[in-house]
Amino acid sequence: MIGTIRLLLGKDIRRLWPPIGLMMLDALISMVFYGVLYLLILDLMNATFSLHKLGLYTLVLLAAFLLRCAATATGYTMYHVLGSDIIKTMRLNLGNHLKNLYLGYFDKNSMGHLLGVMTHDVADFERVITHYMGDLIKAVFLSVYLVAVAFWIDYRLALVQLTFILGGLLILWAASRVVTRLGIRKRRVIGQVVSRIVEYISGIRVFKAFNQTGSRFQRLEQSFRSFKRESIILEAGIAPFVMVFAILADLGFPLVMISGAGLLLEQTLTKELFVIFLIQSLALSNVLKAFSGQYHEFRYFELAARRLVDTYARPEIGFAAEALPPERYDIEFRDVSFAYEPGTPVLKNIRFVAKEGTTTALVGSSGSGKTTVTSLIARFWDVTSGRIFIGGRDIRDLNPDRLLAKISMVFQDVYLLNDTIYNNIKIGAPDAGREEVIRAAELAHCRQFIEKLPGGFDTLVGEGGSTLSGGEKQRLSIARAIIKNAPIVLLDEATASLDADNEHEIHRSLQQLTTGKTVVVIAHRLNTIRDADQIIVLEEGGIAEKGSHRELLAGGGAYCRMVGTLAAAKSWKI
Ligand SMILES: Nc1ncnc2c1ncn2[C@@H]1O[C@H](COP(=O)(O)OP(=O)(O)OP(=O)(O)O)[C@@H](O)[C@H]1O
Repeated sequence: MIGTIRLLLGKDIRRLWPPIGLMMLDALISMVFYGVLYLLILDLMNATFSLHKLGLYTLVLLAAFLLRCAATATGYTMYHVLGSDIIKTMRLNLGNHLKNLYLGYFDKNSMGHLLGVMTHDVADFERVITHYMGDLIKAVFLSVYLVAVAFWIDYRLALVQLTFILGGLLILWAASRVVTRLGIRKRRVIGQVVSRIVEYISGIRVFKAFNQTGSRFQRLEQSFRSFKRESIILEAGIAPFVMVFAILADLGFPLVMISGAGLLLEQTLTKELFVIFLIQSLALSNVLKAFSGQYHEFRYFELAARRLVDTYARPEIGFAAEALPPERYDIEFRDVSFAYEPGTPVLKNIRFVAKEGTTTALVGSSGSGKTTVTSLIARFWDVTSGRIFIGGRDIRDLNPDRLLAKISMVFQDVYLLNDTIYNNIKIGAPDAGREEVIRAAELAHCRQFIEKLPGGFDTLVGEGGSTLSGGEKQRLSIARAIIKNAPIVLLDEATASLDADNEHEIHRSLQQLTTGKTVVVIAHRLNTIRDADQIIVLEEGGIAEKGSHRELLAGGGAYCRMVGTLAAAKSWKI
């Protein structure tokens, strides 16, 4: 466990030592009470108790009390403050780590799993680190100390006590195995519940459209029921162990009493040592009982820590040796092949150059690999073989953050934050001022519709932009890209049928975005394709044809047929 914590918190864990030291001091001072009790009993047994001693013991207890107050207050406060700070750093590191992972991690893990790690696991880990870890260390420290004292008093009674403690540890070990087994099941169900809630809420439109809200809700309800069942099973599974442990802790005292009485009768133990042992045994049983009450707080800890370690173990997008940032922004694919899953190639030997400041249109049937080409440029994934260069530098040598700073992306699925329009545009350039945001909105032809909204630029757009039309969202995402002003633009043209006005507005916004940039566009509109400097026709992951509109038309191949189909569709639309 310590190893896992060290792995997750790194050197930060050292910051916790001073408050832990204070908590141990508090634990040691708490033993003064038992010391005074021992002296008092001895005095009573030997008839040496006096008012003077009463005053002395009271003073000692008072001093111990004040010291404990100081140690506890300082230790706990420091511990919680530092613990929260360390966990905050861990959360930021985790967020940073997730940001640097390949997209495959997010594809392979359900929303429920990802949210579970980011919320439940971090919270479980945090609760133990900031609240219970100190108490656990204190309990272990006191137990070791008291057992050492026991051996110092009488090894025979100490061995009896040790047998009990080992029995208790065995029970905790068995409990932790049960908790891990049942906890994995419960975590899986929590992941399912979260996934189904997300599915239900984000798909509510589709479910309503297909009159499926009832059956979908049943799916959700069923996962709630499984969650309840697994919670009960887990609690019921752990309760007997905790109870037996608490009973064992309680039984320690009478057993030591009986064994000690035997030794007393045999006259191999003095009555003073017998008394001191009884007091030590009482103290130990109190420490163990206090810990058993908190044990259930550790039930998910190991599981949570394991999943966090597993998340940290996922490889980040690396870069061999940071090369100088490119000075040019042409893009070259040199014999690039790529597979999402080993053995299923999606791109095969792709070779093209997109010259700086020109537009390259990617066309091809659905599933031919167009989106994959743009994802590889942004390094959402790494090539399986071959190389991609930007300005002559292999993108795997560039720091991924710096690479992304040079790329603006406009996707079909626009995601807007549940924030103001202003902040949604500013995300493209966090340092931009209000004037720049307004200017970007103007260039993206969205100022007019924004100013008609009740709060203008300060209007909240709702999660995912739910309060805006498809065309408005598109234009906002273009404004975002314009303000970023990156030299490379990756664009996925909207396929959803936009009305003529919207299409015209978006087209004009895109012109503002793309002028003078190296543009790779997944093109669907005939105008965009025709105006491109270079057209790449993809077929089943390979390049079928490459050239300008004129050249490809003259070739009379796949492109020529595709243009014919597009033109026919357009005439139908008109
Ligand atoms: N994350 C992924 N994991 C596994 N396979 C994927 C993933 N993304 C895409 N694919 C597969 O890769 C192939 C190419 O997909 P891609 O999205 O690049 O095609 P596309 O030409 O952009 O299609 P469309 O025009 O329909 O968007 C498809 O067979 C697709 O199923």
